[in-house]
Amino acid sequence: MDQAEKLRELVRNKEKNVGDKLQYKNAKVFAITSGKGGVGKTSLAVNVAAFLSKIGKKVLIIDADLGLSNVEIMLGITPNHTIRDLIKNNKDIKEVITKGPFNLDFISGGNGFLEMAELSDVEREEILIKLQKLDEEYDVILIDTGAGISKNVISFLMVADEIIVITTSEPTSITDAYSVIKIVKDKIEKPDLGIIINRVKNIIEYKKASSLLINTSKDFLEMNIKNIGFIYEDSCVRNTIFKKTPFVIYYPDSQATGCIKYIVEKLEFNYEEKTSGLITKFRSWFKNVGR
Ligand SMILES: Nc1ncnc2c1ncn2[C@@H]1O[C@H](COP(=O)(O)OP(=O)(O)OP(=O)(O)O)[C@@H](O)[C@H]1O
Repeated sequence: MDQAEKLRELVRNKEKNVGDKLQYKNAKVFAITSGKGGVGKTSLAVNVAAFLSKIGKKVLIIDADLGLSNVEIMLGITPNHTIRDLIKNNKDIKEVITKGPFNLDFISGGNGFLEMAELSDVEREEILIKLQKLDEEYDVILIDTGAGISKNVISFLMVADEIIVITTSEPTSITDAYSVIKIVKDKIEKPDLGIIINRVKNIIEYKKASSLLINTSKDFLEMNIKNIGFIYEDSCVRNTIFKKTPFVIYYPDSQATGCIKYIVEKLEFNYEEKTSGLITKFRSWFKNVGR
């Protein structure tokens, strides 16, 4: 079965226990998702991408928040094409890549098109199959999904090697993150899942949020969820929009940049040897955090 056929089967199959995960030969594919909107998915994607690019990796960001794309705003560039052109104008995937600043490539999800939020299964499948062509071109592909749960979001999660759920320390943001995790568990066989808590004011708040996340459900501890880290509440993050530059580049010594560096290490991207033993699963993490 070739890659496209395997992907078709995977995407069509909505039930657990059937699809094995798509294996990429080259690129490591991360999908960044959340329960609530506005919790920091795009800030994370753009800055992790910029950090990886700075250390010499070939990185692509896919803005899969279809119809509400923000990556171009953070990078201060107008894309010539968007994901919409893949399906509405039958463009090839390579034609819709925008060469951004800081050696970053991205694909815009387009802005202001309701039809992008209402794609048919066939259109969605077409996008995912076309994305396969990029496997050889990049070391890392970061997919910035929309918030919440929709068919669009689930499709992109299905083709990721690892799913990163980002939440703030707000209780409702945490319970929504947990709902997303539950749905992912339901739809995807043995997903690789990691959590990031964003906009943390101090370590005490981080520990409280972690405990709440773990206490949200008894079966949480049974899940193999990686604690990837946290990001401080930091005005540098907001300034990304005004400076049109990722904060890891504009503010290399900021607290938030330190957090991104740590997160990149935890993502194990070509850091396997350096970080082996560092990866914390929630179970052991919880012991340290305490109830
Ligand atoms: N750690 C942080 N400190 C300060 N501000 C932050 C932090 N993280 C995100 N923000 C701010 O929160 C807002 C939303 O962030 P962002 O656009 O990255 O979220 P999102 O999850 O991608 O949103 P959407 O769901 O709308 O796509 C932005 O103004 C951003 O600057």
